[in-house]
Amino acid sequence: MSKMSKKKVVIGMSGGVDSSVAAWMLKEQGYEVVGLFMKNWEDDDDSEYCSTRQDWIDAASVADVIGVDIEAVNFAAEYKDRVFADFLREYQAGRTPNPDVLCNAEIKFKAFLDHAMHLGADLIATGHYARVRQNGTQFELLKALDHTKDQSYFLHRLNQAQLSKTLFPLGEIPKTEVRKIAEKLGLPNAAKKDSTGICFIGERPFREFLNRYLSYKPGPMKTPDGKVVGEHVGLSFYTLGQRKGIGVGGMKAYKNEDGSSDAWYVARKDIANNTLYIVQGHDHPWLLSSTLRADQASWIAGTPPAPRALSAKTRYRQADVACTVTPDGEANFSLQFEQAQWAVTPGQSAVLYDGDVCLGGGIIAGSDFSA
Ligand SMILES: Nc1ncnc2c1ncn2[C@@H]1O[C@H](COP(=O)(O)OP(=O)(O)OP(=O)(O)O)[C@@H](O)[C@H]1O
Repeated sequence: MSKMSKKKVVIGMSGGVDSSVAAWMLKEQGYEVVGLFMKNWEDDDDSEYCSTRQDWIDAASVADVIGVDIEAVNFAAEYKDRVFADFLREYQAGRTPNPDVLCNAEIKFKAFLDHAMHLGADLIATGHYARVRQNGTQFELLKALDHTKDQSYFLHRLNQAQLSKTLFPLGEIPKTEVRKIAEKLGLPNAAKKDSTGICFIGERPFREFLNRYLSYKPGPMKTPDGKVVGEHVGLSFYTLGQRKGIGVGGMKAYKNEDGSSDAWYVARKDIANNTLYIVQGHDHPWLLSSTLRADQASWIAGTPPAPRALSAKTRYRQADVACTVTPDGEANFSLQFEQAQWAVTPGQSAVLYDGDVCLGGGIIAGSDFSA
């Protein structure tokens, strides 16, 4: 690329290894690179759990080492309005949302994209593991080549306008290689741990955090035969498939022949009757669904796929499973699985794939037990 035609890319630099190496790669490829660090959460009295300050220091020192400009921007108000408010509404309604999905659609690829365009960017970039491919006039979202790190699940709500402006420099290289590059370059964060979990919760105790924001109403905890076996503290505080923290430790459990007993799992929330159902045994039929319904669908191509055999993930870090999709208008669809799926959880995303191509997805509204 000649100096005259250098394209300007604004890359989200989080202070983590991935976006640091991605920024370096773009510079190597001849782009004019500017880093942008976002602050999406105002520190509260729990600053012990908040790594924002350190992350900014890391991002700024990496920018210095690789020789790119960096600036910071505060999207805490946008995050609270567009992501956190929805997160609380979903929990209050008894579902288990995935705020990282909404954060991508509303903050990283909307507020951030708008801001980058104001800075004169031609393109934006992040350190996500995914790929964008142009196919005629269409932009496709593909899984990363390193399937073990693929993050397309979280990016499935991106649209054509967003994808047409986006670069994912790490889409074709394995994570192990990214760490090696960081070490070779002597980046100050080369050994930094990967971030885990929901960004604004970080390492803090989850139930305590939710407690501050949600009203909750205790109610009965029952087994499928309708027997009351305890009391739950509020439906919002449980998720389907949850095993720990149900509080039935002392309860008489059905014993196996060898005297052992199977663990208890949260299997169903009856919102109307404020009742939590728990079952014994990982493979209890109440934990298995052969169909699901999803709403708030978002399609990468802009329109729903024709009814057909595809594959899907109903949670991140799950192998793709064979299914048939049946769209119902633009915003709803149902999936029929070839094999029943475990703990299909309302609020999580159901994301559809045709091989490596991510077609989009929706929010799981409900599922049907296989038995
Ligand atoms: N605070 C932030 N400021 C700017 N960009 C961010 C920020 N947080 C995340 N991003 C961008 O979103 C990408 C994916 O975020 P995620 O939280 O999944 O990071 P990650 O896989 O741990 O990557 P990294 O090692 O870069 O933190 C990052 O690589 C980065 O480009």
